[in-house]
Amino acid sequence: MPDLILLRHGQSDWNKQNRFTGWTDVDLSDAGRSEAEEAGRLMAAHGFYPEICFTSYLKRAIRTLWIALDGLDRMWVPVQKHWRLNERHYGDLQGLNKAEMAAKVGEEQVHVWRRSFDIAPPALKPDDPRHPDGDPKYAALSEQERPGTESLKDTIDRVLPYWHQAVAPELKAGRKVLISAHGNSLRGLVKYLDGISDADIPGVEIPTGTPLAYRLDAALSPTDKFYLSERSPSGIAAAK
Ligand SMILES: O=C(O)[C@H](O)COP(=O)(O)O
Repeated sequence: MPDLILLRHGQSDWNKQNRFTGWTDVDLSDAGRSEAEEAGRLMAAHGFYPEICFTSYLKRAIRTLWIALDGLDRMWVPVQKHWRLNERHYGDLQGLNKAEMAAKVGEEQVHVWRRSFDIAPPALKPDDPRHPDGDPKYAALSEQERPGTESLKDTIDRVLPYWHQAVAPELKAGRKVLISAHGNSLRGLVKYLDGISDADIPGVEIPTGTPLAYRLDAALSPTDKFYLSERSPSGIAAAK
């Protein structure tokens, strides 16, 4: 039985359109909703019933969590939302089509923006309507906390304090935890949990809507890791 499940949101409308999304608050596509339903079914089949859930401030992750929890008949489970679990901020690329950008600036440059560890895309100016400064979701954040762009390293630097402060204590208390978040905030967590090097993290991809399970020891080091879809449920699923 997993202790922790990391769930990247289901396909969003902008995933479908192949657009850089980042902190843009785009909803799930119909396929993304189906992926979230399947994620709930898989968790039930494996007997994984979360006792506390964490998600970002972005509706594609929140809705994925709602749909999965509905499938588990666990909509009552406590949910903590935090901006620190948001997708990596994609700066001035947000809204642009990834293939069109590759045709314009080259595949290599787009790969650097998407997968390099510490290179951030061009930053948004604070008066840009896409900048978090103008978004009420982020009104309580300090100016330094509201990014105009982020590298994966920047993303990890704001995700990990939340992991240590909010998530780790729940796992240490023995509670089953589900985190519904984003490709790059979850790549950051996976890098930390699995001790993946800066050089190797560009090769790590996390698919949408596919629950990634961890078993953890008392120090929260992984003892097992697998996608639920890749392993058949062992024994009888735990009673609801
Ligand atoms: O923000 C985005 O565009 C996606 O959620 C993640 O995109 P990536 O795979 O290009 O990092």
